[in-house]
Amino acid sequence: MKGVLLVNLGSPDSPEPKDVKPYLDQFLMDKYVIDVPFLLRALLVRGIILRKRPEESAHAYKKIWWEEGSPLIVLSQRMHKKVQQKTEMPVSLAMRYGKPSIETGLQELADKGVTEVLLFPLYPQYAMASTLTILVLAEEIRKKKFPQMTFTDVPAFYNKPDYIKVLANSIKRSLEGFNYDHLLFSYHGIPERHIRKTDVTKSHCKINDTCCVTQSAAHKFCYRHQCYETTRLVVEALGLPEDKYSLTFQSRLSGDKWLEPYTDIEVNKMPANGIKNLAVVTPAFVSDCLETLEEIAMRAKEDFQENGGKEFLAIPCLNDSDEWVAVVANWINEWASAEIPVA
Ligand SMILES: C=CC1=C(C)c2cc3[nH]c(cc4nc(cc5[nH]c(cc1n2)c(C)c5CCC(=O)O)C(CCC(=O)O)=C4C)c(C)c3C=C
Ligand SMILES: [Fe+2]
Ligand SMILES: [Fe+2]
Repeated sequence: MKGVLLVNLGSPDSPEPKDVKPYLDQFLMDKYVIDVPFLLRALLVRGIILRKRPEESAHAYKKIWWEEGSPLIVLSQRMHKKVQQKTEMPVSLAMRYGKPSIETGLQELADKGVTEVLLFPLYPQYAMASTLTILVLAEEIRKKKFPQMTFTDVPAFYNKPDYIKVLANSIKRSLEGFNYDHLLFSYHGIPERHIRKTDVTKSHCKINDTCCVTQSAAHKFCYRHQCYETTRLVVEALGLPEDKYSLTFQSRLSGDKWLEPYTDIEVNKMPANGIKNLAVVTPAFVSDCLETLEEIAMRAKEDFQENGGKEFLAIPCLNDSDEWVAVVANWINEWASAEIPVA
């Protein structure tokens, strides 16, 4: 029997430092996130980052936490429930870090007799720190605990026409009645090194003005190219002029060189460059989370206004909107009936 495992990033159990610390430990000790040898990673994460960050992150989580729990988890659960209503197959929800784990999700499916699993990372753009780490961990668990199962992976959907249509429609609806000067596409950042590591050609990704817009086999796994493409396609769908939008990368951790330009730095400069009313969309996330609700809707807004900006609109993610749920359910049902991968 066929079934589906939707997988998102995950959140701590609560916004208290005692729960944020183990969550950050699991997250940052992932070799696909902080991709240095184990001893160096342990020194960096456990010796340096985890000394102060759990307190700071807990403070940020407290600002966005809902009565029902973490927004990312609650919104993923709502979306999961609606998707389940639109398909006959069992659909489970899991998180890469925290709960419910991927193992729990696979066990749920196994208990219902599922042997063919559609593994669905809930990330529009491919990155080793998001998509790949899910696929690798799921495969490890499958081999150890569920050898009878087979997996089909849902590839990054950054350019799929139905996804672009839903995203463009949702932006359009949010912008109604908002007299904006500029629309900023802010994507979660990653270290530049990750782009080079996932370059299958080992020579294409120069991280310059041309590589991501020059045809290459590298693009199947190039996060930067995929962010550019999502933006280009949405801009085309909305008919936005060149001077009305830009693309930046947010949420960097100190240390490495991360993808540029940086959201916070660009947002701070905008009011001086005549942008008084700003809308921000965050298409690397399908569910609102700490990075959209605190970093963008609170901190970026505050910084923008302190630097002379006026109106600031944080556009919600697709979350559990009916249009988005219909697209996800449709991809799942196509896979169920077609006998071929959805790629
Ligand atoms: C688009 C998907 C994501 C990628 C790629 C990604 C890379 C990445 N993230 C960190 C470090 C942190 N990210 C944190 C939160 C966070 N990250 C994503 C998504 C991607 N991360 C989401 C959806 C969230 C929000 C989770 C939530 O509970 O709402 C955090 C935790 C919060 C904090 O302390 O800031 C960290 C840390 C790295 C290092 C990285 C790539 C190398
Ligand atoms: Fe992150
Ligand atoms: Fe590239």
